[in-house]
Amino acid sequence: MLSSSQGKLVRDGEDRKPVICIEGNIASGKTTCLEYFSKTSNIEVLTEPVSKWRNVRGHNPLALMYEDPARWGLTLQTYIQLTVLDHHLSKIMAPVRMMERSLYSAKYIFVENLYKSGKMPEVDYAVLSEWFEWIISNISIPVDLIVYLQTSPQTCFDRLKQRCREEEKVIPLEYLEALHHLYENWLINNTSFKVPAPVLVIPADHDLQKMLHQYEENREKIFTVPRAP
Ligand SMILES: Nc1ncnc2c1ncn2[C@@H]1O[C@H](COP(=O)(O)OP(=O)(O)O)[C@@H](O)[C@H]1O
Ligand SMILES: Nc1ccn([C@H]2C[C@H](O)[C@@H](COP(=O)(O)O)O2)c(=O)n1
Repeated sequence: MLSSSQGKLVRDGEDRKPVICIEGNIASGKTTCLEYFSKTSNIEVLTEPVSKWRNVRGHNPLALMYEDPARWGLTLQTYIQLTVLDHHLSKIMAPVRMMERSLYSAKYIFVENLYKSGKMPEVDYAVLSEWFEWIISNISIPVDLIVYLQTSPQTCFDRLKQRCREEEKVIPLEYLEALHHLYENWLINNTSFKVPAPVLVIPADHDLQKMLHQYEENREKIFTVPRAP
């Protein structure tokens, strides 16, 4: 249930708890990172609902989008916007929530990339943008910290091949490069869109053992994040 506070809809219920979003390119290691922290007590982890994006009432909008982005980009991104909004608004069951990506990166990275690369018609981009603007103007979507797993596109390309998700076999390196530049301009160079929370950058090209070590080193910084007002 939503109620109104200071002109915005907010989720009813318990006190605001810290929300940490893990951001990064496709196959940068977000799920692996969340899996690691999920073993910590008092933390709730929400991974992206990719299984929903691969099966909505028997349809696979993720596969359709990769097959024909101009036709299906709007369909996929509309559904992603809905499912991610649902995550943001769901009741937080532990003292801290960590979640994979956010409503913000869905728009600022993926929708933007489809449009800028000429694969999304202007009218589809306009409709998604209107939806996004309405949501962030009218609903409180609190994020207290963004953890950015910073990788090279080549690392993601190698990991993507290793993960071997059927729909993603068609992804070329150039696609990951375009997403990388959008992420860097948003979270590092601050030259594109407003960043909704402080950013902690973790270099993420390293092997798994070194990554787990870095997660431990950053644990304190991550979990003592002050709540945004
Ligand atoms: N540091 C790492 N070194 C090598 N492979 C990794 C590392 N982190 C994750 N992987 C592997 O790379 C693939 C993508 O990782 P994943 O966590 O699913 O990425 P994301 O959730 O960001 O898409 C998986 O096969 C995973 O096992
Ligand atoms: N707004 C989004 C979010 C994700 N995707 C795609 C990219 C991947 O193929 C897949 C899952 O991403 P991952 O968690 O592996 O980084 O969903 C998209 O197209 N739009």
